[in-house]
Amino acid sequence: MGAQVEPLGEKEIEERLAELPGWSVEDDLLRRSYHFPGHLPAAVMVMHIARIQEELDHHADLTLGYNRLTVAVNTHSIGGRVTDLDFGLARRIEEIAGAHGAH
Ligand SMILES: C[C@H](O)[C@H](O)[C@H]1CNC2=NC(N)=NC(=O)C2=N1
Repeated sequence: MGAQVEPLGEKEIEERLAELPGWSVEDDLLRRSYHFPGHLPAAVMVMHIARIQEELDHHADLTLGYNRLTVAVNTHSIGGRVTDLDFGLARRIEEIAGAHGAH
């Protein structure tokens, strides 16, 4: 059960974060907050992320506020560490963010 993935080391995490402005790793969670022009665009992006998550079989914690959405993810199957699965999801989310008015 679960993906055979390894936790990333500090240097590997730094290399990957350098390609993902706005994202950070803290307490073994890869995270970013997005801001939106209003509530509905933020909520629509939640649904779009949900579709991507089902496609990848990898799921973040999504916290929806009024005009803010926070994404936080690590890999449960190896005990909650940051892996390439998390960065893969983050890159996919970045690809769609602009189209939802997120910044
Ligand atoms: C059975 C299913 O593949 C696993 O439970 C998947 C689902 N989504 C997941 N999401 C995350 N973030 N970590 C996981 O280990 C994980 N495992």
